Amino acid sequence: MSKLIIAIPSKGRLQDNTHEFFGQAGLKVLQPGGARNYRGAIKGLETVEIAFLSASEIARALSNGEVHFGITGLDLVHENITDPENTVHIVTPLGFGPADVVVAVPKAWIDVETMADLSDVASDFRGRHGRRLRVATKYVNLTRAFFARYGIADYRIVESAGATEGAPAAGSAELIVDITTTGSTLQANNLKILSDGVMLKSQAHLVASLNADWSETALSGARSILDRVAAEETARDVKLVKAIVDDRTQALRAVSRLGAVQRFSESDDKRRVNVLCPKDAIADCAQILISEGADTVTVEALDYVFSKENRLFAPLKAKVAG
Ligand SMILES: Nc1ncnc2c1ncn2[C@@H]1O[C@H](COP(=O)(O)OP(=O)(O)OP(=O)(O)O)[C@@H](O)[C@H]1O
Ligand SMILES: O=P(O)(O)OC[C@H]1O[C@H](OP(=O)(O)OP(=O)(O)O)[C@H](O)[C@@H]1O
Ligand SMILES: [Mg+2]
Repeated sequence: MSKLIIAIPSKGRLQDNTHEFFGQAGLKVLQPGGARNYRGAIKGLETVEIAFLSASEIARALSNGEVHFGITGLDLVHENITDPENTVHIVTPLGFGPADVVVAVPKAWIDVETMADLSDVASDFRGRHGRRLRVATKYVNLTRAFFARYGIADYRIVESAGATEGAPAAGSAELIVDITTTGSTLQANNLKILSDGVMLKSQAHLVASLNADWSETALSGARSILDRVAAEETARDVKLVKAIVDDRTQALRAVSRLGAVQRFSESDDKRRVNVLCPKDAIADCAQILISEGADTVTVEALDYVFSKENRLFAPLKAKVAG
């Protein structure tokens, strides 16, 4: 029996949100040996094993198929996985860890606002200084691909593991490529983002490896996890709207235009409406039901909406079940 292995961040800014994400899906991550133990479990799911790794190690583990699922940033997926299209399957974005990978130059470069300007500077720089422009970054692969797209070849990458934004002031590079969320680190270092210099908009994703060993056990573990995740995601987007109307068929037709759907087995009462309605359309839905004869319309938040068809599992299964 080969278990489903899920890699989750053991440190850094994605760690807390990841635990919260599992918690919302009704899954409790157990780390039996305490924070120093790199293997864990999920309460009640015997066929699932947790691997605690750093966010960038997770991207690598997905790439070489050591884990089935991983939670990591899209920036790391694209930086650390050579052919993401054929190596991983993006299951779903998770709504946390937002950050942009950007090209930033010193604010003092007043004539440089775009990648085209940067391209000019790069050519001039070489002529003038007899050496190439230096770009400090840990996103070596993303930078090469992005610069190539703009036809920029006159530069050299200086690999930087941390404090990348300090490189221009320190004199170890002329510009940088790094990740930013609030922009305060760029600001503090007197750097500005080029107007077309956003290389990638990242956030945390649940990612599946296409290189992992997808045994029957692993697939059924994946189904259990994704049932809960999908159920929770759906529940977040809809509310349960209840009312007694004059004519159910007519009322349902009216609210269906808002995307509201009857979800519960028709009761004998031909006047009872039970619809799942997108949360943005709740007020309109209530208004329609009142005009269809309801005295009162009640609206309930739901914890989970499970369904037979799992929109997260089906596409994964299609890719890995060979
Ligand atoms: N403001 C931010 N700065 C950096 N990363 C962010 C930010 N916001 C979200 N992230 C995401 O968090 C990921 C992990 O970054 P973090 O610095 O927390 O990891 P880490 O534990 O230092 O990992 P590693 O040791 O592998 O570098 C990033 O790759 C990115 O996807
Ligand atoms: O736009 P901001 O909100 O200012 O965030 C961006 C900064 O945060 C990250 O560094 P981190 O704190 O992870 O340190 P590290 O470089 O040691 O990983 C990133 O590398 C930037 O330096
Ligand atoms: Mg970091």
